[in-house]
Amino acid sequence: MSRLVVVSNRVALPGESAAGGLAVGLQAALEARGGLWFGWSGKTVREDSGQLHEAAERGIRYVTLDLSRQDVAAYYNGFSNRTLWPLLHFRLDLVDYARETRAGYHRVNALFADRLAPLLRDDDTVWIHDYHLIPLAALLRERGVGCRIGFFLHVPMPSADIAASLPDHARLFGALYAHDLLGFQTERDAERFRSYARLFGGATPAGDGHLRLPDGRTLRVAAFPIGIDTRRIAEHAAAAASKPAVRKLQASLGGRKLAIGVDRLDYSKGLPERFRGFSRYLERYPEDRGRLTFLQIAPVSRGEVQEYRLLRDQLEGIAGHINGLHADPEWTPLRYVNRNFGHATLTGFYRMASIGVVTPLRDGMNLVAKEYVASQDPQNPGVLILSMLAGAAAELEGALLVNPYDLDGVADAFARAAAMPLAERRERWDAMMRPVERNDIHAWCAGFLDALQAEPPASR
Ligand SMILES: O=P(O)(O)OC[C@H]1O[C@H](O[C@H]2O[C@H](CO)[C@@H](O)[C@H](O)[C@H]2O)[C@H](O)[C@@H](O)[C@@H]1O
Ligand SMILES: O=c1ccn([C@@H]2O[C@H](COP(=O)(O)OP(=O)(O)O)[C@@H](O)[C@H]2O)c(=O)[nH]1
Repeated sequence: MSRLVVVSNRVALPGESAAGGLAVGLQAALEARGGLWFGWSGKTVREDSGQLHEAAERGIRYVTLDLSRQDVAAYYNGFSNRTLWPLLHFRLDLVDYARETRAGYHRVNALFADRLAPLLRDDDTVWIHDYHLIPLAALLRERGVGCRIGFFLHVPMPSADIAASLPDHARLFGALYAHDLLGFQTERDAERFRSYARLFGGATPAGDGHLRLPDGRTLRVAAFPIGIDTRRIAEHAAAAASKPAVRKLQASLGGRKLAIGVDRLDYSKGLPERFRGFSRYLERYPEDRGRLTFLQIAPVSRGEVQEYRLLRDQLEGIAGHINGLHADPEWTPLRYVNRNFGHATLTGFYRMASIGVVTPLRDGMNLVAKEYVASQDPQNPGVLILSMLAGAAAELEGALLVNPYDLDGVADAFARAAAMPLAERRERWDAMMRPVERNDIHAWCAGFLDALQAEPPASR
């Protein structure tokens, strides 16, 4: 078996908690198979970028590189999170078109290529992840790297016209052609890429999801929906009831039902709309008032980016307003917490919650939805309210699917979930748990890597 080399911006280093689905997923995948994980150290240094660090644990060798303040500003906070992130989440209104950050993004990708190329062997399998590193494979090829390279996009692929609104889009997305396999979260994302490549990238369909590229090569484009470590999450959840944080939360509810949301504090997650949908539920179903507490966990994310800071201010205002409007002296309807929790605790919270609320405006997959399902007590499962605009909706048909912009629809879903009889809850949960068990993180990893191995190596 060839050595696996995973490359991603975010690396879950030993001893650090891995918030964010990419790091959570890759950690589980690499723990099972072993290999090299290469990426940003997460450190911002004063001097030049590029200093490498090494660590090893449980069969994983970690090689990470530091980035200078200027490079982090341009590559991560700038082009990745103020240009590509909104573009890929269908938010043209938030896209920053600054040229300087684009140059920084290409500079850092070239640095990744310079540092990674000497570590690679001819028979390695390289798997590059996400929008931070779109040009990397092409830069590795320029440096003589000939081994198989696959790419997986964790976020949505927008429609062709949205993608084409980015200046220099053909250079950026055309760089993806340097891979041997392109993976997306859902078939709809994969199809939107094929459509972009046909309309703007000089490619033609070559059957069975393949594209014929302008240079005559064929490239497979396919969906590989990411999963979770289902067994481990279910075990954590079953054992979590005795954890002090879980016991304290249970005691604090005073016999009321719990609804839970867990999201990075990100505008793609639809938190203002969710809070307003909850408020609409309390207005339209006054008989439910005082019977349910909604806990929203939202650790601060990308706090140096202006749009994220504004969102934080906005949410504090909305949360205060909702509680001011609906709270009683002995009941606070909305608890809003900016702390990060480990999975050992989080799974206990999920299991205690009668309702899981996952209503992003757009999401590549959303692992929280799958973790909520895997954490339930099979004898008495909760109900998942899920946005039809999350990648997870393609698999979790047993959820109450909602349009996250439709506040009345979200309000109705809260009411329906709170009143749902046990038989229907079990039926819906069974239908969701089957794909969550079948398409777990190990199946995702094996599925992508087998498909990459099956592609004939590109003749270069
Ligand atoms: O690394 P950060 O900037 O702190 O952000 C965390 C991660 O957010 C995004 O996660 C995506 O990947 C998940 C797993 O496939 C998926 O379920 C979710 O829908 C996506 O939003 C981002 O794509 C990652 O690169 C970040 O590490
Ligand atoms: O306090 C928290 C909040 C989130 N997460 C984890 O972060 C990941 C979020 O992944 P998801 O795919 O839902 O969204 P992303 O943040 O990657 O966009 C999930 O595994 C969560 O359990 C966590 O460990 N602690």
